[in-house]
Amino acid sequence: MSHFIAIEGISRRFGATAIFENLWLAMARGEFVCVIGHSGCGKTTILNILAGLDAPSEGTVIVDNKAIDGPSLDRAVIFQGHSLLPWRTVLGNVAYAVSSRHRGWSRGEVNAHAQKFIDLVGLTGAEHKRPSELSGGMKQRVGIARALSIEPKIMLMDEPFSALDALTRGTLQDEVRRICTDTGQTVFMITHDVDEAIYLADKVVLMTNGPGAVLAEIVDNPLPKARARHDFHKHPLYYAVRNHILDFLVERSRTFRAQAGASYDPRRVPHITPGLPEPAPVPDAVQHDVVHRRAGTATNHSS
Ligand SMILES: Nc1ncnc2c1ncn2[C@@H]1O[C@H](COP(=O)(O)OP(=O)(O)OP(=O)(O)O)[C@@H](O)[C@H]1O
Repeated sequence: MSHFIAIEGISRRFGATAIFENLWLAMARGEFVCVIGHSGCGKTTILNILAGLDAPSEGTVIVDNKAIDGPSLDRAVIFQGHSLLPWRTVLGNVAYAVSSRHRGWSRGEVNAHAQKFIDLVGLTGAEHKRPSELSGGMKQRVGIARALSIEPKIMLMDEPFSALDALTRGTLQDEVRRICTDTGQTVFMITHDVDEAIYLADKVVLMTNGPGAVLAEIVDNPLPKARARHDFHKHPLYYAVRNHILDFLVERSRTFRAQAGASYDPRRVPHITPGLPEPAPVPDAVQHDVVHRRAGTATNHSS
């Protein structure tokens, strides 16, 4: 089965130090994946490789059946800082991105398209303001509108909400979730916020500590796709998922490699659904494919 995004055996070394090694990860089109791991394990480096801004020391990344060999408008990046052009208005910033995507469009066509995405992120009325006149949350909305306006195949987000106050963060999470769900956007997002990951992600990828970081587990989020901020924490499996991720961050991100030992296969990272009851006994023939874990059930898949 071919995947929309296939990270195939990538490593990244700086000098003699391997930040991470032999990472394999597959993502389906329309999937929202969050990556969690301690500072320095290489999350931003992976995102930069997906963006085409950095290259792996080994391995390759395939997107839509094509190996990444540099930046592309098919992959939009939203950083923590908004990096807007300060001399341009909101409309000017978004229109600049639109015109780089659609070089043949008239100014009217470009502005109409840009306006659609300004409206989508709730900035109607602020089109003619410059970045210095905007709050942090509004600037981040412009960054999101700009990224969405080029209609990328993938959105890459590096802690996009971490610099915002809690209220603005919640509102923007809601909007990004709504937009990505409605448009079937494929998203790869880095976060340090466990609740944010559980609220937004279909899958949460857990990375061990660097250097020499690896992908330890993929947590399949058991919460329904149609979840709401006000009650997602009341889902019966919410605490199992949350505790599993926290337990990983506190303890297992450090010890995982030594404990997993030779049984760790980077090409078959275990999928975990914390809190699900133990499965029925598995016939011997497929027993090797199933791993039982304390916090739930882990099944080895290649995706
Ligand atoms: N250009 C570079 N030259 C040397 N070392 C680098 C370079 N870029 C990143 N590193 C190192 O690689 C490691 C991983 O960095 P990276 O920013 O990818 O981690 P991260 O998991 O995103 O961290 P954080 O959560 O703090 O953002 C760090 O130790 C960093 O110092």
